[in-house]
Amino acid sequence: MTDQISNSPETAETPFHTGFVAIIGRPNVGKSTLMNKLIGQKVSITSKKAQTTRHRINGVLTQDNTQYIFVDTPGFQTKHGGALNRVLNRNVSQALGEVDVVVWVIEAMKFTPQDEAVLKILPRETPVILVINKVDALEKKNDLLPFVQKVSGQFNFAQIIPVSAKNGVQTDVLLKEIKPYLPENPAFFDEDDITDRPTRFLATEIVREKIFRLSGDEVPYGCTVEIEQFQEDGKMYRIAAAILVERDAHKAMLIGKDGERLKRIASESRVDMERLFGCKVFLEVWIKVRQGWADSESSLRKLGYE
Ligand SMILES: Nc1nc2c(ncn2[C@@H]2O[C@H](COP(=O)(O)OP(=O)(O)OP(=O)(O)O)[C@@H](O)[C@H]2O)c(=O)[nH]1
Repeated sequence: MTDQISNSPETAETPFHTGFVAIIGRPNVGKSTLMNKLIGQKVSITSKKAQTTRHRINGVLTQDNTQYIFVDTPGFQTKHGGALNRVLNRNVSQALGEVDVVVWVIEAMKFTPQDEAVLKILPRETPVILVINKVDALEKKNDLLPFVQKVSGQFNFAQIIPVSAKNGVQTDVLLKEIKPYLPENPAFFDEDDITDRPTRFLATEIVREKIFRLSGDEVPYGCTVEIEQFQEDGKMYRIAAAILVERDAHKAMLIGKDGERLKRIASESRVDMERLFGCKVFLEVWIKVRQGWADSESSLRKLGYE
């Protein structure tokens, strides 16, 4: 395993952003074509879907200090329009509220009853970017503007971007527009990794990120996180994470005055995990002093640093 936490002290000046993007829309508007264009070869992640409860990770793109994690949302995975209408309900709306940005794809000059159905379940609290696809197929380019004006009145869109997914026209603009909505987070996936990392690993990354963020310059050298328990218990995850440090002084520093710092590390980690995994998380975090662990070969192996 490579050490790839992104907001380590060396890179603290250039914050990294990682977040979840749902591409939605009725069948045949070009969602898959768009995603293929956006993430290129990396789309092969689809062969091994990461398990989060509500979303499946479809593809990951890492560029310019940003990691875009594209997810499938239940209700938009079907090729059958009838089924789409049946499943468009409040659950879908809720699931959409859990990503950082929703990209809604429609087709230029077409606004069908199925598009209307999607419009009705757009989340209110999450930014929605409207993508008008297939502009290359327009017979009269002048028709586009009145169409854009008409749809723009339907919802408070964060942006409206005409694209041709097939020809890759304006797809880079779309990425630029998504970027500001992704929160400051370390990368959840290795840059060149096209397969997903286990949920467990994501859990360690979240705790590590909180340690770095809440310890500022004091962050103890050689501190690492080990997940000691990761259990699904009904609809919740029970997770126990140990922070390994080298000295008692480091332990005291991470615990903080009256245990405040450790409490914050744990509670902020839990909130992020619940958001990422889409379910309740019971999280215990404690600190262990493991003198000289960094020199011990078996410890290193156990922690995946080989
Ligand atoms: N002319 C044109 N055709 C496009 C464009 N993007 C997609 N298409 C075509 O539209 C059709 C549907 O594209 P998909 O990417 O499969 O659409 P989808 O929304 O993923 O469809 P479902 O999987 O059914 O939900 C395909 O024949 C694509 O080649 C575009 O920008 N221009």
